Amino acid sequence: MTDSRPDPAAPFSDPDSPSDPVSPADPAAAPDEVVRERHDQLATEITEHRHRYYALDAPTISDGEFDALMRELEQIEDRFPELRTPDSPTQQVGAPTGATFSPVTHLQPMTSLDNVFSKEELFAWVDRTVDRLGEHPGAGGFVCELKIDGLAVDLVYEDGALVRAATRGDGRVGEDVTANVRTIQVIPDRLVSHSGQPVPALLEVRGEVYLSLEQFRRINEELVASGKAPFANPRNSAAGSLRQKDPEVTRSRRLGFTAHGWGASSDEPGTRLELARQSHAYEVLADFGLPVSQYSRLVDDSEQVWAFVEEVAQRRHDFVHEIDGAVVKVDDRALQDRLGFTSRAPRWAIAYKYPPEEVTTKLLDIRVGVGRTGRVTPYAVMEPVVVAGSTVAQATLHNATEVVRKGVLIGDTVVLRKAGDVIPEVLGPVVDLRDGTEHPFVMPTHCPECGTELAYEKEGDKDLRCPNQRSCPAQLRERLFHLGSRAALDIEMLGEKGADAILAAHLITDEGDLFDLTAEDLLRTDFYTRNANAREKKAGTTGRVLSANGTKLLENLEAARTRPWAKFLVALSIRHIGKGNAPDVAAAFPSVEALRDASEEELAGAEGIGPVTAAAIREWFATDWRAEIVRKWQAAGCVLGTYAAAEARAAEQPQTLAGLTIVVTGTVPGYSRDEAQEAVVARGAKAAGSVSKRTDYVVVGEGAGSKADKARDLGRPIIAAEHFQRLLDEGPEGLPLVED
Ligand SMILES: NC(=O)c1ccc[n+]([C@@H]2O[C@H](COP(=O)([O-])OP(=O)(O)OC[C@H]3O[C@@H](n4cnc5c(N)ncnc54)[C@H](O)[C@@H]3O)[C@@H](O)[C@H]2O)c1
Ligand SMILES: [Zn+2]
Repeated sequence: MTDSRPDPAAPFSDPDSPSDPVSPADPAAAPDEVVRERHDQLATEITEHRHRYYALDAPTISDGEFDALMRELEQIEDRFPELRTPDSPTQQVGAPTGATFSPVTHLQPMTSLDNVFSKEELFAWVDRTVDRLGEHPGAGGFVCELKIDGLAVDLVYEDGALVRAATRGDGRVGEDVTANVRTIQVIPDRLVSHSGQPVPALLEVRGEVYLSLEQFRRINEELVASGKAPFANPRNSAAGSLRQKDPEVTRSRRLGFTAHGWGASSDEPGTRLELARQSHAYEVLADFGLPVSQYSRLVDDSEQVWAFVEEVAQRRHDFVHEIDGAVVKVDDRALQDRLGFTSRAPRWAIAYKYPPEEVTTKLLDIRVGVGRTGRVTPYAVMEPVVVAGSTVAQATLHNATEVVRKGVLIGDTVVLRKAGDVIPEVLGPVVDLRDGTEHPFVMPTHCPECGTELAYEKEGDKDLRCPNQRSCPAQLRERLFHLGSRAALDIEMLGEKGADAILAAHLITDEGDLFDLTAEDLLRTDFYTRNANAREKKAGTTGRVLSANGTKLLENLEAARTRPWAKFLVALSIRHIGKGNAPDVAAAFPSVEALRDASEEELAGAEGIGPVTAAAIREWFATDWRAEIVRKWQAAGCVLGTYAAAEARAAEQPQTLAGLTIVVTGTVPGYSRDEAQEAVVARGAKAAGSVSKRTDYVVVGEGAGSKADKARDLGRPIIAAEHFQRLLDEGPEGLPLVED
């Protein structure tokens, strides 16, 4: 590899494009020594990578990096055409075959495809094609297809029978893989026309052998289970699976196949394949029993080609196999013939390549992080690389077993994958690039943050944990950060930096002390302070004073004391309780005391709580220091209960419902269940859980069940949930009642 590679995102040279950043060929300019050397070096490197990729199925760089090398070579040759000699990699296809399989000469050469990487280049190709033809191919003149990321094979059928199958090789000579291809179920041994048209005496079919993502996962799981190294990606595993010595291994891989072209075909009268249009030929191939793509589309012009490209990009991960781009072909065979071929590709087709989702980078280190629940997670620290539009420098490795499973060593070059918005993943090492200095990761036995010995919580767990839950700085930091989040107490000034500052100054033992923080405490941090200004100094204050952050934190804490009970519930960091089920739990157990005193059976019987959550709640309250958090918070003025919180806020609300008993059932738009209850209590009403003769009003929303029926039976007045806000604001006077 070299360090002077061009930016892979940069447009490559196109001599026909006026906006080309590289100067077009200048006949007077001769390449100097430096250019010649670079050209030589690139050609050598590319040839070697091709050999590794095609013959050994063991590439050492990613496709994106390979494509960048190719583009640089093409750019040089665009400027200095004399360097574009027939032996240049830009003029060749694939790589010569190895010794494992016998060589086969294709009846007609198999070509590759030229690539474009941007909309501009794609449109320029369409314009160039129209120019070359001297006419537009017309409505439905282009056929757009998926570019399947597999490997090309050539199938020769004689009198309808499959007689030979070969890989592409260098385009002229490929490898004989007939025995293996015969094990691929979707490739017919015999072509039979379903419509009754004659099958040609000779037909050379081309298409892509691929491995579906489903099979790829299955095979890798099996390889790992039997102690073997998994494949880096479906393309390499498809190539590896096809090029097996034992056809039974190929059979077990369940390869797929899609036909996307043809070579030689017999021209005898009555047996002639209808080849007037590419798209028609697909129909004929399908009629013969060959799998063709169901995603091909005929389009009229550049804009429609682009729409296809974008649509497919959106769905890039929804297909059964991987794709690395879209292919556009001139549909009319006569026009194709007029356009012809370059030495390595048809002029009538182009591949639009999507941005690479796989890159290689150096694994600098494997470190471990400690999470909110004490889980210890190894993660990869890598040389930063750009992949799928963002810079990645770290990726989780989940647990020690996973590190072993991936087989990565510290110092390895690794394959990193980031697909769209998906979390980046280290796929595995490039074993062939090892130089012996790599070393295995050793899972630490003690917490990197507090030194406590790590342990599994229970037998069979995958994750090691730091048992020092109360004051392990890592766990406490994560809990503080979590309780400050919007889903919990919404303490804006308690972000990651704030939590770090509080811990660094040793202001608290655990989160129980949080609401006791004073301005004086905060003065011991950097984050919540600033230097006194001149005016303050004049007035006698020297050194550090509370910053806007510090003042804001104290205000935040004050306001947080009366947050809804459901929010406090999230803030407690009880396992399995989060913003999703907290409102249900809070509605079923309307105060911290009710939750604490409930038995495990009572808990497990409530909505939003299963046996696992019930056990977690019991366990939480049974831990002394945690029970103490509740006590300390209450002592500091926090209100952990729906009614209590509502009563505490009643002073701020008009008492529109004073003295009434109200039942809320079903969904009230804009309110969770506990919020609706709280809202009526804050207006002076009693929120009852069940309907009785003493109920004054029943608010019924969507999904209300037996309570609404009971209200009708008892003749209690019913108010529709849509009037809930009016009920709160104005009281029940004059509100329409639900009649039945
Ligand atoms: N990482 C490496 O070291 C390394 C080395 C060599 C090549 N490569 C990669 O291999 C690829 C280059 O290979 P290439 O020469 O096969 O060219 P290509 O992948 O750019 O395009 C040509 C191939 O596309 C395939 N194809 C898929 N769908 C098709 C469709 N609908 N119609 C027609 N053809 C279709 C055909 O097999 C055809 O041979 C690039 O992605 C390159 O990055 C990587
Ligand atoms: Zn710890």
